[in-house]
Amino acid sequence: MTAELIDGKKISQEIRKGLEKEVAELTAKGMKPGLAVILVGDNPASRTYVTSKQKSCRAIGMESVLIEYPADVSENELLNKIRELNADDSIHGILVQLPIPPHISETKVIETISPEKDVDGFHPINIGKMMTGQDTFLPCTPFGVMEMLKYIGITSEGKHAVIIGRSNIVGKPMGQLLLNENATVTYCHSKTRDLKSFTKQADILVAAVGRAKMVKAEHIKQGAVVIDVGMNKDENGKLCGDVDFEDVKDKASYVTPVPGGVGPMTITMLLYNTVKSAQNRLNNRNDK
Ligand SMILES: Nc1nc(=O)c2c([nH]1)NC[C@@H]1CN(c3ccc(C(=O)N[C@@H](CCC(=O)O)C(=O)O)cc3)C=[N+]21
Repeated sequence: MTAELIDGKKISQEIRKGLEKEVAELTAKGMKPGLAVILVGDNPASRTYVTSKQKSCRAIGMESVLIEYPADVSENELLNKIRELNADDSIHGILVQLPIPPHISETKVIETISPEKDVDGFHPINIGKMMTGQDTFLPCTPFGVMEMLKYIGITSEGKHAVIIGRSNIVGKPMGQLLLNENATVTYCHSKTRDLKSFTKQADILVAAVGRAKMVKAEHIKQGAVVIDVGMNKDENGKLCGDVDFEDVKDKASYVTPVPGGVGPMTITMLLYNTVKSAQNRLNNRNDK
């Protein structure tokens, strides 16, 4: 069997087309969706991602503001900027590009962003809502993965989903969203013994560890759906995922490529959340 590709670019395009219409409608009602991105320091990879987020916003008619600080900006200055953006009616989404320098508390930054503008879905209030199945902003990467599964018609109910990785922004919420869709979920991580014994049981395997090409054919079950969240550099400095694509492609039923898989979906769901935030704001205004 040769696996089918899950084309994140194509799925993204379709979703973004729908969003573009919503943006036009919101703009006509005086509620043009606006995203503020804060970049601290000059990590080249972060800059690339941020530029790509801005371009994607503008391509569908949204407003996008970039706020840059040198790496030695004080925590207070950053938090005050976030408070200012919380109060700014033209801004519906606030994203502080991670990682941030170690002298600034990531927890404080995330908790200072108003939950209504937390389009990353990282605020504890929004995480709590996600856990209890309430409507909220879902973290963009796992949300994008769920949309990819939906697009190819893969249901999660009763399936065994195995996640490799337990980060707060990808692994943990990924498992929660799959659980919300009635999958049986197993989390694996760096302390897991006999990783393969778990991954081989997966109907849906999500790799989110950050180790280049670590998932091989021997890790997966015949016909598994393999989702690659990794963004690594291979030995030649080329972008590659956590999955050894060439190795698994004849054993999996579906596999996501890197690039062109989960990455573009992450940005698409960020746009989605920002549009949703502007819509929420409009609804609140009309309720008053
Ligand atoms: N507050 C915050 N929110 C984030 O969502 C966030 C963050 N911080 N920090 C960094 C990570 C990383 N991330 C990516 C998004 C899209 C691609 C993406 O579009 N990748 C392209 C390739 C890009 C390339 O060629 O380098 C692809 O997979 O096809 C990658 C990585 C969002 N992140």
